[in-house]
Amino acid sequence: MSETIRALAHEDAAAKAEVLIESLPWLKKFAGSIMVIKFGGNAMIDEGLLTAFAEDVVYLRLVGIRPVVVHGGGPQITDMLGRLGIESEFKAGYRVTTPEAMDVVRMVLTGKVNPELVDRINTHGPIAAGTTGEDAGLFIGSRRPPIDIDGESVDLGLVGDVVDVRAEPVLALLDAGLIPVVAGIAPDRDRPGDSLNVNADAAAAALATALGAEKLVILTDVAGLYANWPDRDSLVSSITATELEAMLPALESGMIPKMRACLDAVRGGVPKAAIIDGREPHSVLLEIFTARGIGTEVTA
Ligand SMILES: Nc1ncnc2c1ncn2[C@@H]1O[C@H](COP(=O)(O)OP(=O)(O)O)[C@@H](O)[C@H]1O
Ligand SMILES: CC(=O)N[C@@H](CCC(=O)OP(=O)(O)O)C(=O)O
Repeated sequence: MSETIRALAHEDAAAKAEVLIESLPWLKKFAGSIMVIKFGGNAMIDEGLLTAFAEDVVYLRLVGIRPVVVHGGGPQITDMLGRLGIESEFKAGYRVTTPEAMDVVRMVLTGKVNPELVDRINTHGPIAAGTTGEDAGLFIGSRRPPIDIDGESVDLGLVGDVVDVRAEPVLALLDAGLIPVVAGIAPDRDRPGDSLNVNADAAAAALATALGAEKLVILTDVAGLYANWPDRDSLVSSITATELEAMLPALESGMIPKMRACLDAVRGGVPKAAIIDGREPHSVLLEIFTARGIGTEVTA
């Protein structure tokens, strides 16, 4: 080996060691703590991102953190509804959910998206277990009353909010050393036998709060929250709950449930919530194990 090659190899090894050692304070800080990670349906469409996400949660679990995955599946639901000739309509970031659409939401989330994510994680060993808000009474849902959009009352149909969480089933999976993978569907407390479509960001926030999670991490398809959307120079790296609350009424579409979820989690006692770019492979590891973090961080 020439001197130059040897010097380069040495530099490369030193840089790798530096990356590894940068994670040490976070490994100490987060050992044993619960992190709720929301994985959106958009990121699942890309094979490479799905594989990288599975690697990240397995990594977290193997270094002693207790990850809980809550997944969405909006694009997959829209695709299946389209194949059945049913059009999708969103209002204020929520799907207007008819009883017919609800059947499809449940079928796609629990019958397709959830097992696919579980399978992907389990390529690393038998460590992921799929569940839904309907299993073992995990969630109790309540139908969302009509919302006000520009002075007009809009009924979202079978869209629900999680009003209570029985965390025991997820804690039991964690105690068994497993990674719970949760689909956000909730039984309707007022109509036994009916299920409600819960936005996955909101489901993740409710679960993070009930579990006393150390962090809620929400992956999305932008770099984070932009103060003046779509001005790309207005990315917010850190925001307090009070500042976010003031900003919420001006937000648009998909960012509404996401930022509402962060606010609810932080107000519910979760120390930090982060919105990160799920288009970047291994964004979860970068967020948790680097000093800078990435995306937008919401603090109390
Ligand atoms: N202020 C904002 N900052 C960032 N993104 C915003 C903002 N307002 C609206 N958006 C839109 O919200 C989208 C994210 O919401 P959504 O598509 O529902 O995400 P996901 O599929 O990850 O749940 C972004 O791709 C962007 O188009
Ligand atoms: C009420 C509501 O809008 N529910 C969402 C649930 C899935 C979801 O949240 O998926 P993403 O995270 O991939 O957007 C929906 O029906 O699309």
